[in-house]
Amino acid sequence: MDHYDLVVIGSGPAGQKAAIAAAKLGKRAAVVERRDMVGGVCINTGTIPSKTMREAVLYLTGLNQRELYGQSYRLKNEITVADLSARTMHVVGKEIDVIQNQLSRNRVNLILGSATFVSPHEIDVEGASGDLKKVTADKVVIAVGTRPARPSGVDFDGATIVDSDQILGMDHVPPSMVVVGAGVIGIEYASMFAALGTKVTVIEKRPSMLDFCDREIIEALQYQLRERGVTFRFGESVLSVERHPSGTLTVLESGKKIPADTVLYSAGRQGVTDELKVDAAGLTPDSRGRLTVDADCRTEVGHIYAVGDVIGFPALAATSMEQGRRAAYHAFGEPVGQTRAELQPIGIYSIPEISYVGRTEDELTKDNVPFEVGIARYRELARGAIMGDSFGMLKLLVHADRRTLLGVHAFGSNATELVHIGQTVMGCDGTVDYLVDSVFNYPTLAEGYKVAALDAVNKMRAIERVRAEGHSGDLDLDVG
Ligand SMILES: Cc1cc2nc3c(=O)[nH]c(=O)nc-3n(C[C@H](O)[C@H](O)[C@H](O)COP(=O)(O)OP(=O)(O)OC[C@H]3O[C@@H](n4cnc5c(N)ncnc54)[C@H](O)[C@@H]3O)c2cc1C
Ligand SMILES: NC(=O)c1ccc[n+]([C@@H]2O[C@H](COP(=O)([O-])OP(=O)(O)OC[C@H]3O[C@@H](n4cnc5c(N)ncnc54)[C@H](O)[C@@H]3O)[C@@H](O)[C@H]2O)c1
Repeated sequence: MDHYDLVVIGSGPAGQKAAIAAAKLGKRAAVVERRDMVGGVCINTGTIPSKTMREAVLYLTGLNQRELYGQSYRLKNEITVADLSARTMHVVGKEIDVIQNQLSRNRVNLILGSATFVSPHEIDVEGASGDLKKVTADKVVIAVGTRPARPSGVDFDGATIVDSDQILGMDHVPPSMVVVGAGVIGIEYASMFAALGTKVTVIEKRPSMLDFCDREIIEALQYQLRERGVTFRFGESVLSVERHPSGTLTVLESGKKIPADTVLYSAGRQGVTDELKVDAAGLTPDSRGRLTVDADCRTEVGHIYAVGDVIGFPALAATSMEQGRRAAYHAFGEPVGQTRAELQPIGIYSIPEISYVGRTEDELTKDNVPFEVGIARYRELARGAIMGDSFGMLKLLVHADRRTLLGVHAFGSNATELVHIGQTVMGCDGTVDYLVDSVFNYPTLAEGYKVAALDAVNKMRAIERVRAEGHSGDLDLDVG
């Protein structure tokens, strides 16, 4: 039986960073992974393949060049699954290699097999051929992630009715597709398939989509997707999905039936704690397989931590990595700085992409926080014209009295990169005046920060002027 300072279960972003952080502190660490490949959902079926496919779609369809070269511009007319998967496999292979190398050069032991708890400090690892290895550890980090939620009434076959783990294995680009669930996964794939020319219908039981984002930006995204032939059915729930020889029929509770070649079911994910026998460690997952942790990612069993998607919101690769690092530092008494949850950025790789940090207009209004809005439209930025992006925008929400940034919302090319300038200014409690007085490279999209800041400041000055004129008017009246 091997003994470790730390055993991490799961080699996704959360597990990798926990193990490497422990190794950097001089601890003996191991990662248990049940797949034959490291990297988790992030590298193998989720983030990296979907983001690489998106790049391939944008490149091959020539979508982002059409403003410049005409609406018929395409790099390739018949785009096949092979065209898309070639790039995906290349990037996934490279990323797996990077992770394996990082683990081995940090002397993290990779144990392939499925982990189950025997007791709070003891773990069995069953290899693919049934061989059993026993390990013990002073500290344990659970980073087992999630799998797509699969309702019992839907017969997933991996070809015509698929979840987000299966979609990359489809053998053709379907002419039509129903996407169930307008969450981040549903909207990202709806964007990609619509760009490929698939006729997409999105079904969402809520009255709107992505309602945590800025409303104006979601309206702009919906407009762009409708322009590409996407139909939205909000406030509709799926009753069943039927598979027929000539295609699928998605039956809604309202009685509507929607025919399509393929159905993508992307209606949430479920923690994979069931096979881990967490009860043997003294833990109880919730109904969606998730574990509860404190601010240091510690479960109710003191030496066991849980990180990444298995602890629920926000369930991002970005946050998972940070939780892994923090858990390992906490486990071995290493000081770790404060996280500022309000500075957590969100990036949605729809086409066009969305990103934001901080608060939305609706949230600020609800809380009676006085704010001003400054907007820069890409069509008025030289870089926007050069890139052929006329619809993008950058929106700053500025505190009306303190002049600090309360939120940054970006839509269009490079939005997910651009947001980090605003995040940094917010992190340093910078004001809109800092942006007004800064000089940005020209021509860049970053220049949008200055344009939007000037817009906000001009509006604030207009209010001041009305106020000042109002006062002098009052004075006149008094004197008279
Ligand atoms: C389609 C899609 C797109 C996404 N896009 C983005 C994005 O653009 N940006 C972003 O930040 N996030 C994105 N995400 C979310 C991101 O992928 C996850 O937040 C991240 O992968 C979670 O990391 P994790 O380490 O918690 O778990 P995972 O990546 O799920 O890894 C868990 C690992 O644990 C292993 N495991 C499970 N049980 C056991 C066991 N009993 N024994 C041994 N090993 C076990 C699994 O095999 C797996 O390898 C996306 C997700 C999906 C599905
Ligand atoms: N860019 C990114 O950061 C990124 C990309 C993809 C995924 N992710 C992560 O993956 C996680 C899972 O994403 P998701 O989109 O699967 O889940 P989700 O829970 O965010 O969205 C699922 C949507 O499906 C709807 N829905 C559920 N059942 C339905 C039904 N029967 N009929 C119609 N609609 C139904 C829900 O109302 C919800 O809006 C998210 O938490 C997200 O953080 C992140």
